[in-house]
Amino acid sequence: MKFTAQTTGIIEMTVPNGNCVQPVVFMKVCLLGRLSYLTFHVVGRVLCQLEPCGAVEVDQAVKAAKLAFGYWSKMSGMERARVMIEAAHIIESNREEIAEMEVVNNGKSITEARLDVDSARLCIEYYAGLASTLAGQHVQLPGGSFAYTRREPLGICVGIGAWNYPFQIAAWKSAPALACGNSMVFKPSPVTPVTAVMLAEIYAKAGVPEGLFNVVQGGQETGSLLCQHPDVAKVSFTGSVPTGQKIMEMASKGVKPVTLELGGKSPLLIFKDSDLENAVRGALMANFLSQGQVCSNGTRVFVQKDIMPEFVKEVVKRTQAIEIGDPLLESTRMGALVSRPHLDKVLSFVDRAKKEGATVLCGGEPYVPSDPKLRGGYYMTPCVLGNCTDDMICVKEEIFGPVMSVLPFETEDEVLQRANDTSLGLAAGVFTRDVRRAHRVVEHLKAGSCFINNYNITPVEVPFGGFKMSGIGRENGQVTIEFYSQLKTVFVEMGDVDSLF
Ligand SMILES: NC(=O)c1ccc[n+]([C@@H]2O[C@H](COP(=O)([O-])OP(=O)(O)OC[C@H]3O[C@@H](n4cnc5c(N)ncnc54)[C@H](O)[C@@H]3O)[C@@H](O)[C@H]2O)c1
Ligand SMILES: C[N+](C)(C)CCCC=O
Repeated sequence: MKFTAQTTGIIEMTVPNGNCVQPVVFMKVCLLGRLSYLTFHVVGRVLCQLEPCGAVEVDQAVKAAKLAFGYWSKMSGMERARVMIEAAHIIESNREEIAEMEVVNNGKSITEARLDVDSARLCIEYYAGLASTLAGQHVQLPGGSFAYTRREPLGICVGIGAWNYPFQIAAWKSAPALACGNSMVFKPSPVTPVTAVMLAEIYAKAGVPEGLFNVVQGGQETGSLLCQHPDVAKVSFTGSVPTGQKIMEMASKGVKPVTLELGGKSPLLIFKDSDLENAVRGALMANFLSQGQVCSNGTRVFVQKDIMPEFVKEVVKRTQAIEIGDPLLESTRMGALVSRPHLDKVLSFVDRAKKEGATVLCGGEPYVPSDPKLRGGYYMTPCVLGNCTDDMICVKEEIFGPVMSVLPFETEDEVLQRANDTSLGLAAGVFTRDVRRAHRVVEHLKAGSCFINNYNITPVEVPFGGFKMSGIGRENGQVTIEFYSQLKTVFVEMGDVDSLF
């Protein structure tokens, strides 16, 4: 199977055999299949049709992962690290090809897709570095007896991904899982099925045992089959809150641990003493990456009243200057949204905001690029909404599109109370020059990932994840090792058994 992205934006896909099932990658590609899954967001055309994996394929993938786990879990951390580093090298040398395919897969700009590929590579490198450091503890007990702990893998882990960062999510889940000695069956979103398969091919080429990282294609039925499979030890999920709740429920039947990376409606607090230039840049980073389809986006931008006019003027000017269009072009900063229904949903949020009294300061319209080949794509102009109040739908619900709501505030106490008034708690940000205020505010913000004087940066060395309904567990950082391994305690008696009987 070969996908070719051409710079013209036209995609040619060749599948040598109509229905190709590879031994490691359980990806069924059928040009005349039952489900139309893969759409080229840039031009709005269906690229190919994929058949979802059913119980048979899911079972095949789990069996392959079980076999591979037998080999992989017995290798030393150093040996696993060597293979993972090789995978990272392969990603590095194929950066452009993977990034171009991510553009086709998702619709985001090539500039951002490259950064996603880098983040995936760095994550694999980081966990390769940690693989050889996994160790237990030795505890001295009375009479020369002792105990030790072993950090062991969980077994077969399932990864289920969302469509906004397809390659990066597959790497963020598989890297810590593999470093700890687990195997993984990964299901990408049916909307963006391609680049997880590339990652599987890269791991295979790097030398992981056959079946260590498998990709199964499909939607919620395939996902449910994975979560309910008795041989699966853990589920790591990225996606919406309602699906996360279902996954937790399914996993609870087998008392399986879950990692849940869910949605957000994050606040960004801009105080009057901020460096305005940086605050404006931060607000754009908090809202318009990946066409606004980012879980951690700071979509509720609270601005201290005194600086509201200048902030709004500058933010609108910069938003209007964002270049929209062919995401394969170097100059493009905003590509296409992921699907027609999603674009319609985002636009309907803007309509409802207008009806509720918000003012559209810019954008919020469908965008038709001048290039005729892009006319069917799912583009819109990035939007800034003014005159917003906390009770509006656009301020309360996750829009998952390029729509920023700007809200005025007066005092620190007031804005903290309003910022925390949500059932979600993925991220939050504060812009101020007052270092004491910055740390005081962050201490009170109820969110898992907080930013001071920046927004939406996620170095792989630091944990990422949510408070409240935004999730459970963390991705990235050292702590994630704990979410992909378990401790075994071994007691060693050096004397006689002191029996009570
Ligand atoms: N916190 C994070 O790190 C993070 C990152 C990216 C996206 N997200 C969130 O993801 C959402 C957008 O992504 P989406 O639309 O793909 O989410 P979604 O919940 O619709 O789907 C996510 C994945 O779950 C699968 N799925 C759906 N129903 C399932 C079921 N019953 N059992 C098992 N699997 C099932 C889907 O096929 C897909 O692979 C947003 O809410 C966004 O905030 C969170
Ligand atoms: C790398 N970003 C932009 C912070 C995205 C993290 C994943 C959430 O959607």
